[in-house]
Amino acid sequence: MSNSLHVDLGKNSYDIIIKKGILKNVCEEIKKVYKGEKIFIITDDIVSSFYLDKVSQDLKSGGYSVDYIVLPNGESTKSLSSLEVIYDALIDFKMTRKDLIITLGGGVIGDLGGFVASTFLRGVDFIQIPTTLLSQVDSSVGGKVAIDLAKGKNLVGSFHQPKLVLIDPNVLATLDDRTVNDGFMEVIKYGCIFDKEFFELLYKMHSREDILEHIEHIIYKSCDLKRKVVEEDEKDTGERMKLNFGHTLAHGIEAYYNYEKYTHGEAVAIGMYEITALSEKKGLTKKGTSDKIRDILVNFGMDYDINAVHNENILSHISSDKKNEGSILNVILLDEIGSCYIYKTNLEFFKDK
Ligand SMILES: NC(=O)c1ccc[n+]([C@@H]2O[C@H](COP(=O)([O-])OP(=O)(O)OC[C@H]3O[C@@H](n4cnc5c(N)ncnc54)[C@H](O)[C@@H]3O)[C@@H](O)[C@H]2O)c1
Ligand SMILES: O=C(O)C(=O)C[C@@H](O)[C@H](O)[C@H](O)COP(=O)(O)O
Ligand SMILES: [Zn+2]
Repeated sequence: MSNSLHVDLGKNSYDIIIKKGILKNVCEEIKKVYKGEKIFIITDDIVSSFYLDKVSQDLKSGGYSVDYIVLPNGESTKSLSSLEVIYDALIDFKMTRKDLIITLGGGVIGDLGGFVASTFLRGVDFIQIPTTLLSQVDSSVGGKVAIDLAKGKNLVGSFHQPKLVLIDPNVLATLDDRTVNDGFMEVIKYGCIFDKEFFELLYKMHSREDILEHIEHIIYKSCDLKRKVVEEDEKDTGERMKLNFGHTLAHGIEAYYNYEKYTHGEAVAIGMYEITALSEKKGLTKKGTSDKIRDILVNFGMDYDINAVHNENILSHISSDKKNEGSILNVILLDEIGSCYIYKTNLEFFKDK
């Protein structure tokens, strides 16, 4: 079974192809969108051990000249220091604006490699081959590319849409349970903000096996929900902010714990629960909504309440939230499961509990 979506962004439009086994055959799809000669693959040390040979051999047998860089896995690779290493390797490869970058990995590699593609030689094309659940349902779509600074998450970045997204659900077989569950948190986010029926389906899931049983539907539905909002607001000035539900706190949580204790999805889980519990208390969300979120997080062994809303160090990160407009905070709140809105407020929102 193969599913495709088209992200309609004028000259920045592209396809998302979701197909089990497509990793063995990426060259055929890439030939349709890239007519050049050289391809540079950016990946990490875990992903490369499973998939780099397959992808690079396939591309070489299709006639491309291929080189690659293998970076250490983990969030700390999404950094300024990685940029210089990659730019150097691209210069050694004699990369030109007509050549192509492929990001083969999770959200760290996609965000970092996408940022490299958006800046090197003032911009080259890139293709995303996401290999984690999180990157297949979220980060490979929409063109937000970035690196972290010690002072905060994704603080340097741009919008650079990929030319193609190739999703092979089979590669999730090699992910550990923690990383599958982590990605599932962004899936739950879509249900919370846009689709009650989807949330109810997810609510019945209790394990990795349940997720994998429905994997093609989960990926397709998530990418489709994201596609719609990205088409409406590519540059994140309005509707797209809704995809940031849970992230106002999550980015502070990740940075506060030095990107070590909680992964992105785990921090988003806490952020979604705590903001909803708070807004419920303030009468801004239907009663019982945070309980529903908590139930599903508990099923997947997530921490859901670390009192982030009372932690001044975590809250201090809110000043660099990209949804801010001067002193006005745009916080994403749920009316109820399946429906959300942008609430304009200020830091007092968190202080006045
Ligand atoms: N750009 C966006 O719209 C967007 C959206 C959501 C998240 N993000 C970003 O994505 C990042 C998190 O991405 P992630 O959760 O994919 O983390 P990740 O890229 O760090 O991957 C998690 C771990 O899984 C390993 N891995 C990847 N694919 C594998 C596979 N198929 N088999 C075995 N191991 C595999 C990696 O080596 C890594 O150790 C964060 O930096 C977050 O900010 C960006
Ligand atoms: O694509 C978006 O827009 C999102 O907000 C998706 C988020 O899941 C993702 O974590 C994103 O990287 C957050 O972006 P930021 O602008 O808050 O840094
Ligand atoms: Zn996210």
